[in-house]
Amino acid sequence: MSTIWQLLEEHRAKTAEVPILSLFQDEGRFDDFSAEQDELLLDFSKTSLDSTALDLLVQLTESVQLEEKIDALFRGDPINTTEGRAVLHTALRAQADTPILLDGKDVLLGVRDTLARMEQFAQDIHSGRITAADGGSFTDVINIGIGGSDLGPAMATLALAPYHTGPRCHFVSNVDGAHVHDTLQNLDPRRTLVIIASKTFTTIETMTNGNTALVWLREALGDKATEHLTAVSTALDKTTAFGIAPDRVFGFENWVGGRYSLWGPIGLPILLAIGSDSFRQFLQGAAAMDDHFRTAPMRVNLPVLMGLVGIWHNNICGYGSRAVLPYDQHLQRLPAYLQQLDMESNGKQVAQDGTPLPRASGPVVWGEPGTNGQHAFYQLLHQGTAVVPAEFLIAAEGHSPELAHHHQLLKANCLAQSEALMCGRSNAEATVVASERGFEGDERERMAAHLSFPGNRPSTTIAYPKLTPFVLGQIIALYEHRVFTEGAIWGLNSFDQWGVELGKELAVALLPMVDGAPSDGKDGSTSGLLDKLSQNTAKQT
Ligand SMILES: O=P(O)(O)OC[C@H]1O[C@H](O)[C@H](O)[C@@H](O)[C@@H]1O
Repeated sequence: MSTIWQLLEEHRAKTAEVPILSLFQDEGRFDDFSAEQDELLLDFSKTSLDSTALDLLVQLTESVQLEEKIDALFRGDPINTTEGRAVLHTALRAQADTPILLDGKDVLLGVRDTLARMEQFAQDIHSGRITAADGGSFTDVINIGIGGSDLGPAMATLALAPYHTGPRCHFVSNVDGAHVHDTLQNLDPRRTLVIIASKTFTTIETMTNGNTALVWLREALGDKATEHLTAVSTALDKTTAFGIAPDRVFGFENWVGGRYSLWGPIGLPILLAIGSDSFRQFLQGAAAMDDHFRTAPMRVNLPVLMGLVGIWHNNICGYGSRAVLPYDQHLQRLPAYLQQLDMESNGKQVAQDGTPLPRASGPVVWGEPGTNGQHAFYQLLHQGTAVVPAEFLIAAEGHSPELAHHHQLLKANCLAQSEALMCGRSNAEATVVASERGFEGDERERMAAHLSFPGNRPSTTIAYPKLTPFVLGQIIALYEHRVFTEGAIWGLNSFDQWGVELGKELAVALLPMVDGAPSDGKDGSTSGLLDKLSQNTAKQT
């Protein structure tokens, strides 16, 4: 164990009982334990981090050469070492013309060319230059994809609803036929454009849903069905084999990881929904965060600080999950998106060199928008036996001026929750509350135990003026680089996902057994369930 880890643990042991609230005796705490970048403020003053802990954590970044690792990321070094690839999603949003060389070629040339084609395509759909097969306009778009080819575009398209100028976008991901069925039944194939989005163009869910959508288009349009198809992929041979015209295919390179891909062609539904100007602002927001991540000193670097808070909570305090709580209905899919970004990136058990990790890696990430979550799981956040660091997001202003009173309530609730988590309610205060509610004697003591809150529960808050395309770009890039920071400190590869392979292989092997083939060699539970599920099918038919 390196000395810095030991020092952090010793410091935690000494300070674990110090109430977070007492740290505010230092009047400069809010300024010292918050940082800003353009439109974003990150407040981490409601955590147990003090300046000693923060100094040690900054030393940790030096000991793992975080700065060098950040440079290697942006330079395009093959840091995804199990797949032998560079990781260059940042090139998809780069604003400067400084070449980014990979194998001697500037990747920006291809990136800009594809972006221009995407923009032209979106403009042509908006203006009606590209029409549906019958000469009418496309009013609806279905994006068929899963994982990184669904969560990012679905989350961002929803997040930017106030900026929509284009066709309505729908997202189909699940192989459960209910998803494609329920989506198609409300749409008119003559007015619908289908995007098949898959980096590999082999993902079974996407190919199955894509084929179902093609049948649906063919029933209405016959041979002209393919005029309603578009593909986004790195596998251009496979999109051609599917029957999609090359001018309707938007390609990208394998140095863009699936869960980092919404900045390029996988973001086509976002671009179709919000148009070029807003999409460019979205990219600019992310690029601004990239510049900040590359250049800002660690002590004021937002993604680094968020990563360090994460390390402190996970490895030093032993909190094994974190809750993402956007007080922003437009960010309702952010927790699901972050589950893939964070857990698929850092849910690893070995270091880059294959040796077991010496300490916990990625925590469980979950969440729901506020205020909804307050009426569901916040009970556990406030009084449960597990401590879950909470990550709040809140805008100063909403998008409906006529409903400003809603937004004031939203802000008050967000601030009330982080305050309640930190301050709690002592037994003495709870006893007063119990008295006020008419309880006396032993009953008052018993009720006080139920009415008291331990407090001292940490949270961070990301505050921004308004959820604009630029701000959304900043927020997503902030989380991407936070994941990078944590992964770099743990020494793992944040860019592969071998853990999803086994289930896929077993599903392929199980399909014939689901269809009735003998389940020889399967464990007792699996064959028992196969048996039960086939009996249930038989009863219904
Ligand atoms: O875009 P695709 O190749 O269809 O992949 C879709 C998703 O499926 C895979 O199983 C991976 O776990 C994800 O990282 C990926 O985003």
